[in-house]
Amino acid sequence: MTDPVQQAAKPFRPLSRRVVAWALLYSTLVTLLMTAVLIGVDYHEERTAALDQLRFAAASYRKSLANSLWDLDMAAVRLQMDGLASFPMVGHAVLTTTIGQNVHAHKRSTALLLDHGSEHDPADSLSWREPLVSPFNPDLVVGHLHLYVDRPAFLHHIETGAMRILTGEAIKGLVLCLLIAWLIGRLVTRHLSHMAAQVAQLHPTALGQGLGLQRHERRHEDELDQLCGAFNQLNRQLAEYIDNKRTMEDELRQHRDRLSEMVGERTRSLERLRGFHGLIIRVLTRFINLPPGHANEAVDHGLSAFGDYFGARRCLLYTYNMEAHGFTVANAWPPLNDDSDWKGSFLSDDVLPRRMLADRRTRVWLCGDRKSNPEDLLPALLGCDAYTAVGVEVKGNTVGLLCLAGRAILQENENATLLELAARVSANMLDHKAAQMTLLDTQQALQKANRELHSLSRHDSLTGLANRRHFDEMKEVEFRRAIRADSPLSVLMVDIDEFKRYNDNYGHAQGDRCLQALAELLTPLFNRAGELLARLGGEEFVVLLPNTGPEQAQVLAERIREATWDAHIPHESSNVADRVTVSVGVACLKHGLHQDFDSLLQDADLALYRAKNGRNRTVLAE
Ligand SMILES: Nc1nc2c(ncn2[C@@H]2O[C@H](COP(=O)(O)OP(=O)(O)OP(=O)(O)O)[C@@H](O)[C@H]2O)c(=O)[nH]1
Repeated sequence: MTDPVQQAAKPFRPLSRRVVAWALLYSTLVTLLMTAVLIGVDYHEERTAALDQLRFAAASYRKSLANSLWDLDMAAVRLQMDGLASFPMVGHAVLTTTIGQNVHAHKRSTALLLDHGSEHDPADSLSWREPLVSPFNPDLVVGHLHLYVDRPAFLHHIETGAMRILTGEAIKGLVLCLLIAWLIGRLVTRHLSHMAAQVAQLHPTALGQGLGLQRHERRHEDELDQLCGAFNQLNRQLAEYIDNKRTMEDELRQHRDRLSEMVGERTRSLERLRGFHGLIIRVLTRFINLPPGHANEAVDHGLSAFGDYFGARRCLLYTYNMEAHGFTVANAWPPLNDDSDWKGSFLSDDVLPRRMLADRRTRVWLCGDRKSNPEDLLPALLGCDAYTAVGVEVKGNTVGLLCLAGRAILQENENATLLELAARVSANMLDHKAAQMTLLDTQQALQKANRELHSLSRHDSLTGLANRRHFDEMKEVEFRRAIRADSPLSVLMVDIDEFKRYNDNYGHAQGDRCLQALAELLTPLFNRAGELLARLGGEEFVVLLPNTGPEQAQVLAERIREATWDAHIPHESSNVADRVTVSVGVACLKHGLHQDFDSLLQDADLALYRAKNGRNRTVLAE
């Protein structure tokens, strides 16, 4: 294909010139052909006319020449032959007699030809042969007359005719060419040039202007009108196409801009969401392996994170209090203190929409500010100009409120989604907190039970004194300590006198009460650190006295005996006295002698045994 740019670079040549050139060539060829044909026709006609003239001349002299020959009048023959030669178209006349004589006559122009050696051919097509017969016998031929056309004259005729034809055809062709050139210039190329100039001024950005031809109004359309119409139609379609394209490009640009904005918004939103997720993870991570008693601290931390994130002045987590018909602050950021400038620690149905309390299954979303709704009491209660509160739901029930004081976040905006997420996390935090509280309660109950169990396992259920197990634990401890520290250690063995008789006399239950009374009596006597009063079983008591030497031990043993005596617990069946009495055996650690506590206890037991001899006595082991 030819490059249009290269085409445009070619030199300009008007279309009319090419048409005229081709028309001229064609006209010349046609003229030549026509001339040749016409010359041929002319030649034939001229030849026929020339032969007619030869025949006419021969006919005119045939009889007289035959008579002259018959008479052998050669002078007359010659004269007549000259006459024949003077005929317009006769160039050469030859008379041939039967006896072999020839008489020639010719014009001067023909003579020139003959002088140059040209011989007439008897069979020449431009000749006429006429036999001459005797005047008396028509069957007797006396000679032949040959007439030849005057060739120069004949050719001159032909030439003249040819020139006339050629000139006429040439003029006709030329005039036709000029006419065609003029018509093409006027009817076609002028308009084409005009159209080309108009098209050259067209631009894709200004296609509205169509093509117009500077022609008179006509009844019929021609190819130029069709070309103009087709171009204008193409122009309109192109303009529409470009308009549509521009509109589509504008729409596309708007879509692209909108898309880019949306992508930007989405990216920012995702960034915010990611940041918020990080925050939630940090908040919830604190609840993993949370030490007991730190749940409130973790919830407070969560609220401070939410408050910071949403730019609130304070962030509160309320829980629904069914008995009080309102919401009570469970956690707050910053922490509540007595001199807080707000009173919103409890939100009752006076300040909250009634539907919240009536139907706690409705999604709760409260948002307001002092300016837009002066009748709203919450801003004043919360000590701020604006607030947002979102219901904290558990299984579709509103169990609490997450309240941002100082920020009014619309339900539709992006923060609202995050705030609802925060509300869900708050529900989770409350859940964790409740679980930990339950766990803490359970732990405390368990500890208490353990303590009780521990106490039970180490105390006598009847008297509340330390039991044998406890005594056994402590005796070893104190014994090792005394050995280590080389310090004194004493043991008192206390036994109620005649207790069998007491039981028998007052009954076993009263015996128990007697044991309890004695325990109460003795307990205040041994409240120094390390001292231990225990009931070993039955009516037998033992006292462990660390850092106590024999004298002090004896004093204490005597105090037991005296205190019992002074208590006046009646014992009518006793052989010792009218009251309950006790015997006490005292043993003190002898370093190097006692290898274990049991040997010391054994000494105390022996001393008691000795004290029983007489009873109501105290005896120190030897
Ligand atoms: N009520 C009551 N009696 C007990 C309890 N444990 C042991 N006894 C009684 O205490 C009595 C102890 O008697 P004995 O060891 O024979 O000694 P006693 O009668 O006190 O005589 P002496 O010790 O020799 O003065 C027995 O009758 C036991 O049944 C108890 O927990 N409650």
